[in-house]
Amino acid sequence: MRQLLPETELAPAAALALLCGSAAAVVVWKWLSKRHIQKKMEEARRTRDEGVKKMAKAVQQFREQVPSDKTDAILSLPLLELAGRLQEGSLSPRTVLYTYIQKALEVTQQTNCVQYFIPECEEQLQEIQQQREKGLLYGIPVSIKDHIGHEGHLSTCGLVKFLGTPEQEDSVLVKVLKRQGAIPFAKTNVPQSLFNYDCSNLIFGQTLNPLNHQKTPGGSSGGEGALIAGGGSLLGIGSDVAGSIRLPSSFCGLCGLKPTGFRISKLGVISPIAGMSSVIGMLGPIARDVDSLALCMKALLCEEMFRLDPTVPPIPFDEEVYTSSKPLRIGYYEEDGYFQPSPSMKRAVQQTRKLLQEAGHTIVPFAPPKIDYMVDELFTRGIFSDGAAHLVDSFKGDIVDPNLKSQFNTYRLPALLKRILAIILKPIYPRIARDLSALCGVGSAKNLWDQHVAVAVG
Ligand SMILES: CCCCCCCC/C=C\CCCCCCCC(=O)NCCS(=O)(=O)O
Repeated sequence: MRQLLPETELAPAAALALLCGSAAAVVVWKWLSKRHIQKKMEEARRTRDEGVKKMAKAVQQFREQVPSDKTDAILSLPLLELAGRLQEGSLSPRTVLYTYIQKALEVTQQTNCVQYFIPECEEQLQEIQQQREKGLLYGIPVSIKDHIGHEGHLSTCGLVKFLGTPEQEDSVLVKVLKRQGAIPFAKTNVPQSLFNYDCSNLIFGQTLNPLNHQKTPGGSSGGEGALIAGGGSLLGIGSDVAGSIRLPSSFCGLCGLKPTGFRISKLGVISPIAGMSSVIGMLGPIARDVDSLALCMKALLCEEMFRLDPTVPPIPFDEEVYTSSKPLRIGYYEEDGYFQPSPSMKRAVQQTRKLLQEAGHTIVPFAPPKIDYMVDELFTRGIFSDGAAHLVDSFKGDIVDPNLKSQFNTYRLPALLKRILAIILKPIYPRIARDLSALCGVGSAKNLWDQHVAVAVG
């Protein structure tokens, strides 16, 4: 053996120097990459701040031309009334737009809910004057969640990897909104990766709940929740695979709808888990009342959407069902047997049940079937069917937000370790054990197909 080794032996001092040198190189390399990431983040924030200043200036110029004492009256109009006033011409789209931008500037200063304002909204104002017919959302300012593509703007998911390349084209959703006369004017903040129920990322920071700054607005459509609840927008588009429209709506006292899967086109919308198809995420509206959600759905489910994305089933909004006063048979539950509702949630369900009964509907209590299996095996294992590999990959070249750290560290544990921990924790923390097992994913393409069948047939 000795004969095989090189003749010159490394002196201990030289070995130590080599070791220290390597360690120092690693430290410097890490520091440099962190600095590089921080520079990208700073640049994104600088662009955001410049945009905010430009918008504030545009509002100021508008106010110099059109001083108004009607601001509060406009801001307090429900969407349907505002839409009516715009249609009949008693309010101008420009006045409404600048009134909302002014309020949005104020709300984002307090809650940090807007990532970018969209200066092209001025062009859209001109555009809607040229449209032959006034669309259903004629002149309505609409805010959109960060990852919904708008030409010339970044879609980031709060991740550094998506900084740098602005969208080349509007997403189908934005095209349809514009076709219906809406004016997208702001992109709103999200948690890093969209996989969190808070609303913070290291690029744009933490969004606060306008109703109580000590609280989160929820996530992942938290910027939408905060902006709308603060009064800076009256219609926003969020997205939801596991509560991301429903939670911010609930935390901010708003109404939100996660439509059925595939109902709205997601072309031009980015996601760190784009190939995941076991649980279907959807875009959907957030607003102050249910009628606003219905108007938005009516506007989106139109020929233009079906033409631009033929994978969307061409089924328009069913006005007859929505406006019918025929008694319905409605199922409900107060507890699903898995997640514990807060007392206020239970109370809201009870009050709704009572109101529906008084309106003549038949109310039937039911228990969601096989709930543990549904949540652990179909939902959690479905979302993480790749063992969280894509999600973890999307953090490459990034710094993990402290709010997400424990979650992220769990995702990236090797599958074997997750399995061993699941076995150890099972007797004391059975739920965490089942989560850890689900986070291992499905293991093979064969199992993935089986899981898709299980999702389809229950
Ligand atoms: C000690 C830490 C234990 C961590 C256990 C982790 C268990 C994880 C189980 C479930 C977490 C699921 C979180 C999913 C959040 C998704 C929110 C959402 O709906 N995002 C929208 C994504 S969309 O693509 O835009 O629809």
